[in-house]
Amino acid sequence: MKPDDTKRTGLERDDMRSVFVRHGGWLLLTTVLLFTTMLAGVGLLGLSGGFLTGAALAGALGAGATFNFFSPSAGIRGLTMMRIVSRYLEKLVGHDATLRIARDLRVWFFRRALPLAPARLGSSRTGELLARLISDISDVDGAVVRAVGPLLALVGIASVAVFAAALIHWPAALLLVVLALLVGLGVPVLAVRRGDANEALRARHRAALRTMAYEGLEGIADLTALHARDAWTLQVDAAAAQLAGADRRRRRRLISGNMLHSLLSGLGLLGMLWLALSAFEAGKVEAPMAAGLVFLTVALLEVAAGSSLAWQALQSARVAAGRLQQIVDQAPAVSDPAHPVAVPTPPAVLSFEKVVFAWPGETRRLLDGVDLQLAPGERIAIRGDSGCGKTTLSALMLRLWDPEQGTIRYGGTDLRALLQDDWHRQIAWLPQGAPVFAGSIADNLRLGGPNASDEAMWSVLEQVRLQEWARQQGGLLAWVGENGGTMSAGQARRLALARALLRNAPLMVLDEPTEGLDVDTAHALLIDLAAALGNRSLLMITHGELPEGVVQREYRLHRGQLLQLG
Ligand SMILES: Nc1ncnc2c1ncn2[C@@H]1O[C@H](COP(=O)(O)OP(=O)(O)OP(=O)(O)O)[C@@H](O)[C@H]1O
Repeated sequence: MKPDDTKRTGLERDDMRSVFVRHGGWLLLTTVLLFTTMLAGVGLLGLSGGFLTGAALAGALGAGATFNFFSPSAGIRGLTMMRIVSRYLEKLVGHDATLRIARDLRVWFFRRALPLAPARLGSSRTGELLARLISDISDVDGAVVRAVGPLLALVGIASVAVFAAALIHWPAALLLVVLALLVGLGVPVLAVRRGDANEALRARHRAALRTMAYEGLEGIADLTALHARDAWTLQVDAAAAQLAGADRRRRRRLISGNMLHSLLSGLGLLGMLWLALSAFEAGKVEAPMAAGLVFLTVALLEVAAGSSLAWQALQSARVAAGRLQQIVDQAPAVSDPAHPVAVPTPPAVLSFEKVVFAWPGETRRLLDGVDLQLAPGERIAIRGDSGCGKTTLSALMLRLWDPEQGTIRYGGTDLRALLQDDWHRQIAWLPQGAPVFAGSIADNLRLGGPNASDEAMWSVLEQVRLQEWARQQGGLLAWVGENGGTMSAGQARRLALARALLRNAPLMVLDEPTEGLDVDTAHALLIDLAAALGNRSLLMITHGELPEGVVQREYRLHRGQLLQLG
């Protein structure tokens, strides 16, 4: 099933748990292998202890000839092999399952988070999102293999050990129950108690450090020019120190838990020694069995030593899962209708009808009863003071947000009745600050037209007057660097415009298409653009002067109202 099918059919739940359920078989196998490895270890120590004691006693009593060496030594060899093989398989299967879960969790997070962009994700810093995508997911992906699996296996081992001890001497079984509860549950729970707050703090510090490092690298040129690099480095150091502090507190908890574990283990072992000796002296238990009880206790305590780490891993996973859930649980700013209708067949009229809009939490109405009609093939420009709401108007047209009042229609159909994906296919959008992606010229252009031929790409490059530059770079496969690092601002803008032009959509929304260009190039480009658009409609946001004939009408957005100019 493709990822999107899940959403469409609704047959499968699309939550974090479903990712683990999908790999349930492998996780179960890992837990069984963990259990087998532990069981082999405990059995090995118990059996060898009993065997050595029995052999020593047989020697001392001169009964060496009748002592059965063969069965226990075969058992020891068997258990040794079993432990080696199951540990190898456990690592193999466990790592494989963890990597698959990490992959699926990232895909799940992307799938759930992407519909929130840009409206909801816009308020999260990129570094913060990266921290969640990488660090939090790596805390969650091993939740079963590092935490739940070992703890379940430990419960299994403790049960088997208690059962075996009960067969030999029931008070010893009782002591094992108490010990298992103390070292497997009591101590680790005490160690992680009230650790949630530190885990949450640690995750926040980790995200802060990543954000600072990311933003520092992104803005290194500005920081250098402003002589602000040292100050920035100091801030990064402070963030790193805070993270190290939280890490230290986490380690200290673990060490305290381990110390308590060792103390209780010593006491428990002494108790078992006393119980076993008393039972032997009272003739209730034979010497090898008494020794077996002591070694069984040693083995169980050794296995339980990892429980604090497992509990801590569980705690980290829980906190990290909460952070991921926090992002994906946000309600999208706009959602698809339960019963969508088909997009009216273009060409059709786009109309704003008494549209009112204020940003959430703001009282100022940026759009206060906007009426606008854009007929097929019509080209209009919208002007206005900086911050008056021009880009906001285009965001509503793209249905990144819905109007508070009023309606936007296409061919008479309210945009809210359409599927967002269907509607976006009707629009080619050039936003302010459109990015140039790391890749070749062709890679960037194909984002606008995935199946575009080389000819089509050269043709749009010519329209935006980048043909010559592209040839000088070596053609469509020339690398443009991250964020268009090898291009001037004007060239980057034109490449983004070419990408929008390649998109064969009936509506074009261009926000400051000629930003960064000299007046002559900008005018020539706009004239070519108008000719190239054919029967496509254009809504252009601009501050600059437009040559005659580029648009048929111009508006000014002022105090929430659209006023026609000229
Ligand atoms: N996502 C957002 N959340 C809250 N407020 C926003 C958001 N985007 C824009 N604004 C606010 O809305 C107002 C209008 O912004 P908008 O980008 O629409 O202006 P504009 O007319 O396009 O400006 P410019 O010509 O400078 O690009 C500004 O005050 C801005 O702070």
